[in-house]
Amino acid sequence: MSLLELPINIPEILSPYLPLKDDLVKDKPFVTLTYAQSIDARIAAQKGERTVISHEETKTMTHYLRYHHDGILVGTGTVLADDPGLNCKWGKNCFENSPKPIIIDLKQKWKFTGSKLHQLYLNNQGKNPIVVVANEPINKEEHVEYLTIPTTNGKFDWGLLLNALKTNFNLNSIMVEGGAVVINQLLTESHLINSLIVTIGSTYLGNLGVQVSPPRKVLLENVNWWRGTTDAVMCANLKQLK
Ligand SMILES: NC(=O)C1=CN([C@@H]2O[C@H](COP(=O)(O)OP(=O)(O)OC[C@H]3O[C@@H](n4cnc5c(N)ncnc54)[C@H](O)[C@@H]3O)[C@@H](O)[C@H]2O)C=CC1
Ligand SMILES: Nc1nc(O)c(N)c(N[C@@H]2O[C@H](COP(=O)(O)O)[C@@H](O)[C@H]2O)n1
Repeated sequence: MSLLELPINIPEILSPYLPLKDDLVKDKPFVTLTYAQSIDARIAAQKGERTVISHEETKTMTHYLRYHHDGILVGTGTVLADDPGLNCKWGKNCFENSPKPIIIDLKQKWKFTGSKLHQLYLNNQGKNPIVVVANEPINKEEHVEYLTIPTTNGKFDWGLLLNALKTNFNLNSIMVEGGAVVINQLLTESHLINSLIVTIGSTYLGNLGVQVSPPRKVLLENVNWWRGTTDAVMCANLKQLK
């Protein structure tokens, strides 16, 4: 399905929150946290359920953001629930400008073969993924690039991962789309996050929904809002802890 036109004032609102050429010289990628939530801070109606929250015009904004980033990162929960495309359908040479999918799948639960990502890659409409794993896989899937990350008690260091994505794969900007486990962790790593762009849909999803709520208070600064037909978009920076 084709996208709606990008609302005319979106580029101007988003511009201070997008990666710049200067970021090329830093030792970590520019990282944008971005997702769509209901008024009650749910990103899905229940665990494992793909849920439409955004209006079509803010969906176009998501593809505009994809156009401006080198990589797009999601957790296993998201790929298993949504079977997402993660490609870019907005802009000139959009498929070539699609971000590189990065899947956090430490225990290798997800299969590229047969997925929507696979189909898009075979049709030259999206890139092949990097799968982040805890151990070198015994059976490697064709066209998948693996990044093995050291873990302690099943956890890894986000700074180390981002640095490896920049150094090993030349990804200078990464948008993180979800899901809740990934977002809740990264909201508390303010030193790693450059921008936060949240779409708020005019709906409640209820208390069975998958919630974005970090384990502690997170302060925002340089806040700006865009208002659309049914959604609002909040752009901000995370206040750095002293
Ligand atoms: N509305 C929106 O914008 C979005 C909604 N979603 C929704 O979110 C739901 C999925 O969210 P979640 O279940 O929270 O899954 P998730 O996508 O955050 O993945 C969580 C899993 O990723 C792995 N993982 C992530 N960080 C890790 C770490 N630091 N160490 C070890 N393993 C780690 C673990 O296996 C963990 O269980 C789906 O229903 C999906 O539809 C997902 C993305 C965006
Ligand atoms: N912007 C936005 N609005 C919603 O309502 C959503 N549910 C999501 N979900 C994210 O988009 C991914 C699906 O991408 P494709 O359209 O398949 O390329 C999904 O996995 C979530 O990351 N986003």
